[in-house]
Amino acid sequence: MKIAIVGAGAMGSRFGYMLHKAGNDVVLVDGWPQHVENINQQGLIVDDNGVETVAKIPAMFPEDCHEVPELIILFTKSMGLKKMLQDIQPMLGQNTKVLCLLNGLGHSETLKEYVPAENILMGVTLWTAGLQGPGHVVLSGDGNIEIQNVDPKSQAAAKEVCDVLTQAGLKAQYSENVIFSIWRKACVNGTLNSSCAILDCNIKEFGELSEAGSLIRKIIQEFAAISKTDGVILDVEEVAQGIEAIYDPDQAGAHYPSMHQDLVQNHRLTEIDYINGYVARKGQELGIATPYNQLLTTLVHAKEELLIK
Ligand SMILES: NC(=O)C1=CN([C@@H]2O[C@H](COP(=O)(O)OP(=O)(O)OC[C@H]3O[C@@H](n4cnc5c(N)ncnc54)[C@H](OP(=O)(O)O)[C@@H]3O)[C@@H](O)[C@H]2O)C=CC1
Ligand SMILES: CC(C)(CO)C(=O)C(=O)O
Repeated sequence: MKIAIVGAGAMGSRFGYMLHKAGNDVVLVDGWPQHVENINQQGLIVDDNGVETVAKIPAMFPEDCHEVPELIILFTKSMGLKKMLQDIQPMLGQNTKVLCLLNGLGHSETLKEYVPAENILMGVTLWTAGLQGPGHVVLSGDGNIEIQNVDPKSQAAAKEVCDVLTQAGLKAQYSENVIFSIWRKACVNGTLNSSCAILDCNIKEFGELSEAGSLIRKIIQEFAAISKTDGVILDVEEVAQGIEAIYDPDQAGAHYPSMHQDLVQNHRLTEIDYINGYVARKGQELGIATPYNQLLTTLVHAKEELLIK
């Protein structure tokens, strides 16, 4: 399949590499000059669970990419999604499917402004990745993907995309209720990403804290109160136990969540306003108390102020 990975940072590089290795025609589209230059000059360097390989995948800036792929996989950061969708308009053919796998809440509304509903596929992933530097991605652990079409007419297309991803080892499943999955994944990020970024630890270290169990349940309760107003019923205990299962280093335990990578490792702005900040904002609008999410949002913004000069 002809696939453009749009936003080819850590996760985009993982997906691009695995899809390229499986024989798909992949291009990496990104706005970071040093990253694009390194990939084109030396190839994408991949540390694949301790084994280093080099993948020769073309990389381009959004404004230079005019070919129309069959599938676009979006992996920008939440803050960059709108601008990227504006920049890639020439790549959107009549039948180009656009799959959004970003963490966070509210993205399908943004996509609908730029992509016809019948071409939008929404999803979530538990794969992880990190960048060692521009053009150098580090892969570890296991993962999976859930995908669903926004328009009921496009179910066959969503299932075809699941097959292509699964053939590349990315373990994609068709979801009958992706909005539920997006909320459930937002709970993973709302507990682990902000906490690990504030505490400067990885997922396993966080899970070993004596207060971890009680803290994640308090945060999830607030997510559940807001998701209910969106028609999504979350079982707090089920979600909490799902999060506790990924403390295992064979799952995501050794991983520093993407918010830790952004803030602590790279001194970059975070996606907090699309995760805990989204819940805190909706809580304020709807008159629902969300003190834990409000505090986490405030602390992450405070740490942004301290670390980003
Ligand atoms: N990393 C992970 O393990 C996981 C991440 N996710 C989600 O996937 C999405 C993409 O995340 P992720 O791949 O981690 O994002 P990255 O930060 O690795 O890449 C996103 C974009 O940020 C820019 N960028 C990244 N690092 C630098 C840098 N040092 N200097 C300049 N620009 C940089 C690049 O584009 P540009 O310059 O154009 O902004 C890049 O495309 C997010 O929504 C994230 O929450 C989901 C599951 C796991
Ligand atoms: C791996 C995981 C689930 C950690 O919260 C993630 O989505 C991230 O790093 O952003």
